[in-house]
Amino acid sequence: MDRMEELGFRSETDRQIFREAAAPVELSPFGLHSGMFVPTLERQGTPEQSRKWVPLGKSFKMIGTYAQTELGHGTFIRGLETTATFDPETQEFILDSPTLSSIKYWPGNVAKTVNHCLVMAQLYTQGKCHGTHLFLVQVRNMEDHTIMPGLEIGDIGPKLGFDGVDNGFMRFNKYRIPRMNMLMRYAKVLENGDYIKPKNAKLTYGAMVMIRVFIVMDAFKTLSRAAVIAVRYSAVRRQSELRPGGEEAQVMDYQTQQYKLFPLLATSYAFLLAAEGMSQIYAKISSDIERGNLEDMPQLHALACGLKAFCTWVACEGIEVCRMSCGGHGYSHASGIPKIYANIVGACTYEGENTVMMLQTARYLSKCYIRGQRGESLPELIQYLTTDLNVKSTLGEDCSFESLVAAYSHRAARMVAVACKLQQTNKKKGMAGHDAWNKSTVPFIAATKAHCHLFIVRNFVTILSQKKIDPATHNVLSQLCTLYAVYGIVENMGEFMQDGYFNQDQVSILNRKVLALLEDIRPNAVALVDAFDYPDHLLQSCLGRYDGQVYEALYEYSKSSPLNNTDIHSSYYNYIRPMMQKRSESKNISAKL
Ligand SMILES: CCCCCCCCCC/C=C\C/C=C/C(=O)SCCNC(=O)CCNC(=O)[C@H](O)C(C)(C)COP(=O)(O)OP(=O)(O)OC[C@H]1O[C@@H](n2cnc3c(N)ncnc32)[C@H](O)[C@@H]1OP(=O)(O)O
Ligand SMILES: Cc1cc2nc3c(=O)[nH]c(=O)nc-3n(C[C@H](O)[C@H](O)[C@H](O)COP(=O)(O)OP(=O)(O)OC[C@H]3O[C@@H](n4cnc5c(N)ncnc54)[C@H](O)[C@@H]3O)c2cc1C
Repeated sequence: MDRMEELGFRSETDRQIFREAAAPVELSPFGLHSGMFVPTLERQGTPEQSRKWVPLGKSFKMIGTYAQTELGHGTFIRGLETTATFDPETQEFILDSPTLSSIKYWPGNVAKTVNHCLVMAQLYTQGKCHGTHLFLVQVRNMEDHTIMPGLEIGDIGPKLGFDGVDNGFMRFNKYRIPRMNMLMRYAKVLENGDYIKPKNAKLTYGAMVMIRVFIVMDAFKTLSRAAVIAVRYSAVRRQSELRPGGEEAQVMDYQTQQYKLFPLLATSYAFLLAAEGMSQIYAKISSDIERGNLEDMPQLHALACGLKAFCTWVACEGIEVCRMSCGGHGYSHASGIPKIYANIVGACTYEGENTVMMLQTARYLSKCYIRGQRGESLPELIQYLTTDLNVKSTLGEDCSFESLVAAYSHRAARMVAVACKLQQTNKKKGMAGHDAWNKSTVPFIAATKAHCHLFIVRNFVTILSQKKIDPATHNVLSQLCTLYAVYGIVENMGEFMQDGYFNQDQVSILNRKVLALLEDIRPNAVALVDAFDYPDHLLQSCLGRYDGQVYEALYEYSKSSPLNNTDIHSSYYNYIRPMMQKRSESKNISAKL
């Protein structure tokens, strides 16, 4: 903290980048404190509550996390069972875990690190339930860090990754907190127990929207780091003869290796720009919301859900491709890639399980489609839904940005229409609304992925057409943008061709273009990963070192393995030697027989 003050880091983004650089391999045990707990106090507390608690949080006098998920519920927030019952006699809320399934389970850093939590609980006052609300709860003694009486707290045990985060469980037994510990910016409970409801019940969910926006940037960071490691290693690694009798080739010169890695390099750039675009949209709409203008809240929620799900799914798949493209050494922790994967793959689940998040976006698209069919105006990002689906592609050899964006718009508009028509057909067959929805959710997921893909392609093209970039850089970035878009079409050709949007010649053009772009990008591939400027300390990779001294680094890494601390391991004396002695004795016995 003091070091960040000395360095003058004021913005939370800069502080987060510094924290990651300081602790690159394991996630910080304070990530949730800084990324979720403090910002939620700022955004969901009254001005008085913020003035009181935010300085304590920012100075780490109070260390907190966000405790919402329970053993029995994570996705379905309205189904959470923890209760907060107002007691007007004592002006307190009584927090309780009434059932086994109501035990808070998963909250990060709750096991051993934090002394406070923001707890999501069902609010009861005057005998009535008003739904889930957030409460600031002290969970450990500020003097000796012991667990407060009335609480049971512990660690949930080993996980796939996230080893730097002590995810825990927490059980309340009639635990009392002051009335003023309910975050009351939007909803209130008065001294007499009267409940003042918020303008929109989902304002309480604002912290999740904010983190989903951050996670889009995390998807970029993790995929780009894996791409840096894999591309640099592919430049160093020589294997097999490309030309019979010639020297062993750089594996980066195999077309298959380029087809694995260069689209992921292009995706990394696309996701960086998408994360920046998403952050700008979030900043604008969240400030409108804080001023009481909730008009664009559904659009923000839908975009944040969709991009969080789309980008984490693609990033995790891409990181695995990067790992496998490094052969055996990719499977070693020496590569740094397994840790990258293990720490980000949870993002497909936390802050909203990806399928559920995609369905939130799908629900929004379904409503917009109906509005579009009625001729109502639509937000700019959704206006493509009224695209004339009878139009065919004008794509030519140049694969222009305009023709590519038109293709993605057509694909998304067509797929949303297909899903919506299935939903409407289900209703006409007499299905209840929720069944008609559920029986069309598979095509809605596909349509929503197409919607997110369009956002990312269009955003990339827009930035290249608007930003002043020197010609040489613009040329290389245009190659990456074209590769990202053309590769996405080639890999999903069925969705683009289903209604004959492309003709056979155009399909051939696209298949030729994606291979030609690999050759165009090959000379700049290493420079394009170096441009991310990740220091070796951050990558923690023997394969992705800037100096390319891979084998020296692997040898040193291996020698440092703890198993090498002794020549003969104790397992020889405890198990191997007794087993061998027993075998030889039994052999002597059989020989005598
Ligand atoms: C620079 C600093 C960087 C710091 C980075 C730090 C990063 C730290 C790393 C984080 C790592 C781990 C932390 C993890 C934390 C967690 O996981 S916290 C728990 C997260 N849990 C969830 O996300 C639960 C997901 N479930 C939900 O969001 C909702 O329950 C769901 C939306 C799925 C459904 O809710 P329902 O109440 O059933 O709502 P529904 O009927 O579907 O919709 C009703 C209506 O409400 C609208 N809606 C729903 N949610 C929101 C929202 N958040 N905002 C706005 N509107 C919302 C929905 O669209 C519907 O609207 P409609 O008009 O009726 O269609
Ligand atoms: C690494 C990690 C860190 C976490 N940190 C925190 C934390 O700090 N604080 C916190 O409160 N929580 C935390 N969580 C919990 C996390 O928020 C939940 O796990 C997440 O919200 C998913 O909810 P769930 O576990 O109930 O999954 P479920 O919703 O039970 O998912 C199971 C399956 O059901 C499907 N499903 C569920 N609902 C629907 C639906 N309506 N339609 C279609 N399919 C559906 C899902 O798609 C999924 O395939 C963390 C989780 C992880 C993995």
